[in-house]
Amino acid sequence: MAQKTVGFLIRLHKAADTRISHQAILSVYDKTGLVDLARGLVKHDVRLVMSGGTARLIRDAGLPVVYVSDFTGFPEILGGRVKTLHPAVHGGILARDIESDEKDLADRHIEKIDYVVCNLYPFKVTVSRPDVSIEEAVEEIDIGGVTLLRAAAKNHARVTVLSDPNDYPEFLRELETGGVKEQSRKLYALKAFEQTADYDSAISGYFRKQYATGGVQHLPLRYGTNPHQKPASAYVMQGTLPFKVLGGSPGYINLLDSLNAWPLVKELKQALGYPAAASFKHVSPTSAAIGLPLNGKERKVYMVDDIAGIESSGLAQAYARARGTDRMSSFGDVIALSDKVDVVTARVISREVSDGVIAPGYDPEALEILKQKKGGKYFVLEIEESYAPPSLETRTLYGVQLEQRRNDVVISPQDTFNRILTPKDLPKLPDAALRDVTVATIALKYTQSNSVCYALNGQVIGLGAGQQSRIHCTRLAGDKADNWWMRFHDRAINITWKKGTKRADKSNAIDMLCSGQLPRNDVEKADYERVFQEVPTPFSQEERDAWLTKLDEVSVSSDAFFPFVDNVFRASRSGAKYIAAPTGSQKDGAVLETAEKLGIVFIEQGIRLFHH
Ligand SMILES: NC(=O)c1ncn([C@@H]2O[C@H](COP(=O)(O)O)[C@@H](O)[C@H]2O)c1NC=O
Repeated sequence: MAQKTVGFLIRLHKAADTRISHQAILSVYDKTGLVDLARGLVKHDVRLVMSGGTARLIRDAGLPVVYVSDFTGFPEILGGRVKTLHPAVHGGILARDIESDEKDLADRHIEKIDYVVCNLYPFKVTVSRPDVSIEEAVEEIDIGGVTLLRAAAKNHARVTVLSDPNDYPEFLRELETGGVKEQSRKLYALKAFEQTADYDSAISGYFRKQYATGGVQHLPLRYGTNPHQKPASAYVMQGTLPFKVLGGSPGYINLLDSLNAWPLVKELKQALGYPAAASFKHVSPTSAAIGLPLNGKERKVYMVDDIAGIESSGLAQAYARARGTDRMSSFGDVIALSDKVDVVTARVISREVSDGVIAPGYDPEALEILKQKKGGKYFVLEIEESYAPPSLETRTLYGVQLEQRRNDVVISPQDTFNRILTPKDLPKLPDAALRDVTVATIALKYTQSNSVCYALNGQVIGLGAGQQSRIHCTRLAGDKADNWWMRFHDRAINITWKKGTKRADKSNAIDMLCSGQLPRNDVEKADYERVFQEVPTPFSQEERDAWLTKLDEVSVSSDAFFPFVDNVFRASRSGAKYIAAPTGSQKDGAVLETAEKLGIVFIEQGIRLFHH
């Protein structure tokens, strides 16, 4: 019955105007430019089929109009929820110029549609109203329009789809000059696809916020990078977040740190087979380490000599190293741990000023210790150990989408450091050096560039991150390595503290003594000296130089090639004996020659590791 009606109506329209050569469906919310467009189409003998509101406007402008309900023989129903959703419309749009499609259309008396003009209910505007109800949002979900756009865009080989009023004038110009070109149809189709994709992501985004509560798929954050950057959230489009929040509520930067720190320790463990830890601040590691046993001196320098049972926990020793390398930078860190957190590790953490931790699991007692930190505000994330992120990553910067393959390169002691360029007769690196260049290089993979890293004893001892100039990275990392080494001097180890001096104040005072940043005036002096029972004698230049010459066997890695020989000179001053770096600089020859002269083994590490 309905089929007969459709055929009848179409024949009726054709009989009324035999000049009609093409048909257009128009159904627009935003009616800007519509009358001019309709006039242009009519001029080219295009019959205009329209939904109710669109038709009324065109009819009032004195142009001939076919209501979509007359075209389909089916009224708009459900208060407009169903208007254009009809086989006569979509058959007319989707039909190709092929025999079987022509036959289907002919059997059902359906005419082809050549132009689709449509824009959608303003869902985004509606849901941006603070007081919008879910019912109002639901009603604003355009169904028929999205279907029109999608169908027409799918069949762009034949159909022109206009989804943006700004395109009407150019479209009419093309009609005037012989018809719409194939390239234009493609670009209009692309625009329609982008619009429906954007529309759908706005809808899913709205409902994610409404329905995905409980932090499983969508985690609302207090704010973004800064307190005025609201709203903020973390989410995945499909499935669930790869971590559970067991305590506290992580902020935006906390998550940036956690989601960089976790793969670092996971990869360190995979590469070297030891428990691993990283201490992160502002999206770079302050240090990272594997859980090699600590000797007595190390325990003192890292302030864990009073932790009972530390020798039994590789994870605790890894974190003691990572936290202890640069205690100034790791103040308030985000911690990543490769293994289930035990009580000893939790005890080490419990005494430090820290923001939160990410690990694949927690012993119940360890979890209780951590959850009590910061008056219960310490964030504790449990990461799904087997989680593998998608290989493509996308971010939006200043409104522009950037997309790239994730840096999923595997750095392994077996495969990454085989090309020893100098000395030529060295067949392979000593095991300790291989271990340390691996630690340094994996750390760089998750450090903001440019970056250079010094490592020794399975731990990062100096990291220069986020410098525009490579030599500044090499100096910064070298100065940190020196400072780390000065802390092993007996004078620093044997400082006597005033009773009640806090750990952070001790770390500051040690840092000033070891880096030679001594007070310049009485006010500063009083502040510096207030923590000591007996003020330590500053290091003279000779003492400093003599002690630093004992820093040896250091491995250095760089996230890109060394453009000048100065980097090699600087690394050598801090005990570098092994350098791993990509080549490709005009100065490669000079860099290698310098390394050789200074007795440094240079390994070509062929993978550039910029990270941003
Ligand atoms: N339900 C339908 O079949 C349907 N077909 C087209 N629309 C939308 O209705 C609007 C135009 O309606 P009107 O012509 O009545 O002003 C357009 O935004 C169009 O995208 C529909 N509305 C919602 O889905």
